[in-house]
Amino acid sequence: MTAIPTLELNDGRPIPEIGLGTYAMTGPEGVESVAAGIESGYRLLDTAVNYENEREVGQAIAESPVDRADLFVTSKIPGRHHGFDEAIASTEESLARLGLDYLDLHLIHWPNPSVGKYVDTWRGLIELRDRGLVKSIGVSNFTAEMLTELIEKTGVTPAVNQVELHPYFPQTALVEFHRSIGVQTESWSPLYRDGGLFAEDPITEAARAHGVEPAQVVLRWHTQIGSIPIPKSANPERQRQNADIFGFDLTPAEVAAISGLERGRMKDRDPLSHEEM
Ligand SMILES: NC(=O)C1=CN([C@@H]2O[C@H](COP(=O)(O)OP(=O)(O)OC[C@H]3O[C@@H](n4cnc5c(N)ncnc54)[C@H](OP(=O)(O)O)[C@@H]3O)[C@@H](O)[C@H]2O)C=CC1
Ligand SMILES: O=C(O)C(=O)[C@@H](O)[C@H](O)C(=O)CO
Repeated sequence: MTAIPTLELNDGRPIPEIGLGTYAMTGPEGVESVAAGIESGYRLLDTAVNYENEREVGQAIAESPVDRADLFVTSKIPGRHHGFDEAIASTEESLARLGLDYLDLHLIHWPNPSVGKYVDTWRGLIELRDRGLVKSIGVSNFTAEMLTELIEKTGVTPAVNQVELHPYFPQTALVEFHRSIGVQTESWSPLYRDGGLFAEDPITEAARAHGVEPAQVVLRWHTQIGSIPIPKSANPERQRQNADIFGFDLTPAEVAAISGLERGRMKDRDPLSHEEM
């Protein structure tokens, strides 16, 4: 397998170009799946308070032969912890569950605009970065307008915006906006949760042309459009396959054909109306 390269965030820190999603990896099997992911070469691990698996992720890290300093651990502040003080308390609790003294990246999980506290929460993240408890700070499910508001009100640009992104919902305008202001895009549900994407012609044709699996084509597409995918797999063989995407390049025509599959979100999770606590 080719090693996973890194990109540079707007705060100068490196971030791996692909990470391991951990949604639904819980219990002893969850620990095993995360451990297998680290063994397969993943260094970026994506968890969240709401996945209820920060302890499992922390246990896999503690038992891993890989140095903590070589890992890139992301977690997320849930909606019920929005607010300046609440964000700080939430992060201290995440660190305790993970058994870590810092997070590499911490995100506001959903903006929950009707609550009206994402700017205060962002100020909490800035404070956490100043205190060294979080190295890089970012957001998830934010619109261009919400990003602009954070920057105008605090002067601090998020390092990352993690959003729903896959060939059915390529978010071309948002990715371009991120690029123009120095925000790194991350793709959640990058494989559309194995919901039929792998049988699409532009994907099967590119897989045949490059001698790789459809999932590898999809993940390489993410990196070539400038986004970091965080595929979830609990299966060691698929974990290895998903990370092994840097030994081939899609042609510009293949990238365009895959982006042409656009049809919309997986479910109705428009962050202007969908809120999670
Ligand atoms: N910020 C946010 O609001 C959100 C963040 N996320 C993050 O993004 C991560 C990834 O998204 P997720 O929703 O889990 O969905 P993904 O698009 O990563 O798909 C995961 C599904 O695809 C299957 N799969 C993985 N690899 C392959 C493969 N090579 N071939 C066939 N099937 C495969 C997995 O099964 P198996 O495990 O059996 O391999 C699983 O069923 C999450 O785990 C979470 O960390 C997700 C949703 C929202
Ligand atoms: O996985 C995440 O990070 C989420 O935010 C999920 O709750 C996601 O929105 C979902 O799967 C809801 O059904």
